[in-house]
Amino acid sequence: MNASAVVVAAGKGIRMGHTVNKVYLTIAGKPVLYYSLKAFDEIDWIKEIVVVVSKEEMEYCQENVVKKYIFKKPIKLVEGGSERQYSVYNGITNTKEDCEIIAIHDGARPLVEKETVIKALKEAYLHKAVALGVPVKDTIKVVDGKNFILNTPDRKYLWAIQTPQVFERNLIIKAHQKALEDGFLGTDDTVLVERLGYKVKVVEGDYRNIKITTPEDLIVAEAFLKK
Ligand SMILES: Nc1ccn([C@@H]2O[C@H](COP(=O)(O)OP(=O)(O)OP(=O)(O)O)[C@@H](O)[C@H]2O)c(=O)n1
Ligand SMILES: C[C@](O)(CO)[C@H](O)COP(=O)(O)O
Repeated sequence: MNASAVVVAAGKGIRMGHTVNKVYLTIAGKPVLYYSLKAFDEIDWIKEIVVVVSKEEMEYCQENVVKKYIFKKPIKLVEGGSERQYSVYNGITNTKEDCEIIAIHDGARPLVEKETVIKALKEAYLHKAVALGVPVKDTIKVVDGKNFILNTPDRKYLWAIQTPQVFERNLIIKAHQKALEDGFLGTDDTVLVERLGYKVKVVEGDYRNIKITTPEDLIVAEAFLKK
């Protein structure tokens, strides 16, 4: 398999409330982004890693992540956009044209494991579009604008979606271009493929693959890493 990884790290980390972008905060002495790249770096099928960073942080990332740690794969830094979706688009269009499969991952998900990524890559080869996810543990309610419950979806059909999300290269580029044309902004990449009428397979991931979003997530991530 000839695959590329696109890791998006160009956010602002506003919910973290820190002056430094959360992907450069450290867990057990190393930046969050280092861990998010590591699983991909260890997989033979992945031939390159494209990291999407903000223009202002390009040099910082190069010095403090790419050069500082040893990666086996070529790492290319490209500029991000004002929304995650635009950052992803810049990443996927900067992958090598001969790659068949692209794995898109949040730089803010440092606990993803190599075996889980391999499982997603294999499924993407079969189904063209997959997302990692885990069954939700809570009961989910749909509420109105005043917080009154409208309905309670059956939990057995509800999954919390994570990254990586893995796609055939041509399909995900087409899906992003269509979303751009339509002015559609989604909160993940599979929704753009769903809009094209394709079936997306959810592959069971791991509850530990959390997204570092608010300060307590760093404590949880460090505890998982120490295990
Ligand atoms: N314009 C953006 C926004 C987000 N991301 C990346 O997308 C991932 C998931 O986004 P999120 O957790 O929302 O990160 P931030 O946008 O940084 O966080 P916040 O919404 O709290 O500002 C992160 O790795 C983030 O760096 C990105 O590359 N470009
Ligand atoms: C793509 C994603 O990680 C799926 O869970 C998530 O939607 C991105 O996070 P955001 O907070 O919506 O940017």
